[in-house]
Amino acid sequence: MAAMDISSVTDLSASYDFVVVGGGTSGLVVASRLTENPNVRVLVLEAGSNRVDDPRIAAPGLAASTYDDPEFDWCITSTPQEALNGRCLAEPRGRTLGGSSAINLGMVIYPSRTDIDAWEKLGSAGWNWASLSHYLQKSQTFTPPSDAVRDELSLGYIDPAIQGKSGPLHVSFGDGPFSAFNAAWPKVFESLNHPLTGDPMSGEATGAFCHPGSIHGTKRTRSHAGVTYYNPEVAKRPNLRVVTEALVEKVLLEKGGDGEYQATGVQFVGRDGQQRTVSADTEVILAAGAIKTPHLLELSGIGDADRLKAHNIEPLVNNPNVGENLQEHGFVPFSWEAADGQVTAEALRNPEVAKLAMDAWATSGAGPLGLCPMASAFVSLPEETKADVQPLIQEHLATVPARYEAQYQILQKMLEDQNEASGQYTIAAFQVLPDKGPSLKGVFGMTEPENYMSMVAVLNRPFSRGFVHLNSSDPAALPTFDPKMLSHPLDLELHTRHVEWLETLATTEPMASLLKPNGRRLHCHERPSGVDVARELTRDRIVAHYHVVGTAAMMPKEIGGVVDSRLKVYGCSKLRVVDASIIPLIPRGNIQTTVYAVAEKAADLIREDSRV
Ligand SMILES: Cc1cc2nc3c(=O)[nH]c(=O)nc-3n(C[C@H](O)[C@H](O)[C@H](O)COP(=O)(O)OP(=O)(O)OC[C@H]3O[C@@H](n4cnc5c(N)ncnc54)[C@H](O)[C@@H]3O)c2cc1C
Repeated sequence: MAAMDISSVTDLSASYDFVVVGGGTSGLVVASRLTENPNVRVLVLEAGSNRVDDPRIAAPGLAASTYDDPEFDWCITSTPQEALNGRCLAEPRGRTLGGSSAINLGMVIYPSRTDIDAWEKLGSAGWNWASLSHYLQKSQTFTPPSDAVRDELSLGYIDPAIQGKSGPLHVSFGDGPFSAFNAAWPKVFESLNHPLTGDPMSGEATGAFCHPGSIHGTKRTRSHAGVTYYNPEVAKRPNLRVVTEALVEKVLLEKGGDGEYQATGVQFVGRDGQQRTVSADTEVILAAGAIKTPHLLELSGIGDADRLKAHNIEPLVNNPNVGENLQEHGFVPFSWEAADGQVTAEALRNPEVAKLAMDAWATSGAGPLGLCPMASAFVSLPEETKADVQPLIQEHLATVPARYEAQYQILQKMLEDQNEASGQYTIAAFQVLPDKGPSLKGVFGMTEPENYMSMVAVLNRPFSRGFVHLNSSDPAALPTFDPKMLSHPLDLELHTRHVEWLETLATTEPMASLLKPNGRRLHCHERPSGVDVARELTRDRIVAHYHVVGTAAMMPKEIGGVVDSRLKVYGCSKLRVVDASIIPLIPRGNIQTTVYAVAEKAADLIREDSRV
């Protein structure tokens, strides 16, 4: 069944109270919350189409089939990365109703308290754990696992008191089948003296855990902004209009009586190819994501004046911070051949098995396609590397660029805090092939004939800072995306130490018995040994983790900010940013829960400020 076509631009009003740019994760949260008040009129303009009923979106297990497909993905690739021997990285971004929440891998992971408290330390009063954890809960409804699943996956850690009870986003585990790798995962870390210390949703736990997915508890369909915050009831609201296939080209700015620019509306091109404008009486709200939001600011005349002039765009608000401070996690995957008899996702390469799985999901939500098959762990640097790493920290942080000083001080403290995990490990029962990239069709293409189990190592809080900037004045052209992955020498060293530990995880029981004795390794023919080999593997295999943040950062302007603590753009009134761009420092782990919480808080700030 095709999803409702909401691309028509007929009967649009000339003005709305709020115009939201981007019908993705954050945009739909804000639009939905604002229109709870029937007197507030909101228009959402989304560049992608409405495909919420397409199984590639609705079936959680089919997410990877949307990557590098322009019907779902902006298909952004980085510039060649110097620290990665010139390799480029794919950076998928949802281009569809629901945005990246409609194509993500569905992992539900939480930041640490310290991660969020750091935002307040960087100058944004009120942005701390105490405040944001309320919104983490408000955004979701948690379905507890059955007793059998609780036992199988060691889920005794779940603290029912802190789970979301009535929010739009559904979070659940499902009934399986789960791979033996997932069940083994927490036990491996216990064997290595890294037991889980609490419920990760408390913001304090470290250790390994099987985590839930953003999946409906009984239907086993993807729970994402396009079907939760914009559910059929919300879609019926007469005061909310969502238009898909509408590419916003720029925000319209006018000089007010006080000499300051203000946003008055946007210019966009609808499905019919016609360019139109629409006015925003109260505010324009940017929710186009951490790559397209700074791009739109620049196209609108807000950014580094020289850069804008070079592209024949009149600079209206000079702020060189726009598009800078880009942070992204990278993950380094190792893949081992699975022992005979272990079931991995490669089973789905058999068309008959794939059909059975699809039928099971479509009829009752059963089977592997309705699950989030990953599990994660948060740990600090392995004890034995500490003596080696401490002098590197001193060396590489001895001199720091002034604009990053405040951030780096916080990061250094977190690095030295035993309770703050510097690394994340994640397990996935399928092969990951960075050498077949940058296209994710190659990376996740499962072209090696055997069955594999992969573990990936992530550096939670990188020091490298990249950028995204316009490439031309053509709004349809993609911006230049340069994450400068591993460009800070400390990142390479820290990440390498976490990567070195992957083989330890693979050879620890009960994991070791699930891997084929003398089976193939896709990362290296033989067990890699030594820090030099691990360093080269880190450079050669790292891929983006799809968590771009920081490009319109919420910080004082003097230290790199683009928006203030009310999320208002510096130098321009009636314009706010509510998406992942505002996150000044990337938190640990996967970030969708944080993005939902940021947008929930943003909606409350907007309501307070505009008294609606
Ligand atoms: C492939 C992938 C896998 C991920 N996996 C996970 C995971 O497992 N767990 C997790 O926690 N996080 C995950 N994430 C991260 C998380 O999903 C994102 O960080 C989050 O959804 C970003 O939300 P956002 O509102 O900032 O942007 P988005 O959700 O991307 O929304 C931006 C919207 O704006 C629209 N837009 C952009 N430009 C324009 C324009 N000019 N005009 C009109 N509309 C426009 C876009 O089409 C899009 O719909 C993943 C992300 C991706 C891409």
